[in-house]
Amino acid sequence: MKISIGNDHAGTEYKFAILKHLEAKGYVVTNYGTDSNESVDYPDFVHPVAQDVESKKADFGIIICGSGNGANMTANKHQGVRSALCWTKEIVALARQHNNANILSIPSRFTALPQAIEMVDTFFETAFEGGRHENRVNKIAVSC
Ligand SMILES: O=C(CO)[C@H](O)[C@H](O)[C@H](O)COP(=O)(O)O
Repeated sequence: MKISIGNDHAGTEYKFAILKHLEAKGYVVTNYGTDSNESVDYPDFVHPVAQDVESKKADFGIIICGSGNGANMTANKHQGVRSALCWTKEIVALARQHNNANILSIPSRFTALPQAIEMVDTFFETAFEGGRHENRVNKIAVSC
C-alpha cells in the first residue's frame, strides 16, 4: 500500500509522529512536507498528495492542517479524491465503510496526538462496505 502525506505548519509535529508510526508498521510513505514550523500555505503541500491519489501513484493520502478544513477543501478539488475531515475514529470508520474515503484530513489543533494516530490506524484497517454505498459513492463524481 502506497501512502502520501502532506501538512502545513500546524501539522508538522503530528505528521512526523504519524510518519514514524506508519514506517514502523512497514508502510511506504511519501512525505511532501512541510517539515518545518514556519508559516506556509496548506494548498502547496496538499495538492501533491491529492495529485498522487488522483493519478493512482498513491493508494491513500493523509493531510493535516489546524482545522483540517482548508486541507480537506483543497484535496477534494481533485477528480477521484474523496477526502474526509475526521475527528473521531468512529467517523473515520464510517468514512471508509460508507464513503470509501481515500484521503484522511486531520485537524491537528482539535485532535490529541494519540487520537490522531488511532484515527490513522482505523483508516487503514477499515474496508469499504460497497453494497448500497457503491451507487452513492459513484454519484459523488460530476462530469462536466
Ligand atoms: O487550519 C488551517 C486551514 O484550514 C491551517 O492550518 C491554518 O493554520 C489556519 O488557517 C490558521 O492559520 P495560521 O496562519 O496558523 O494562524
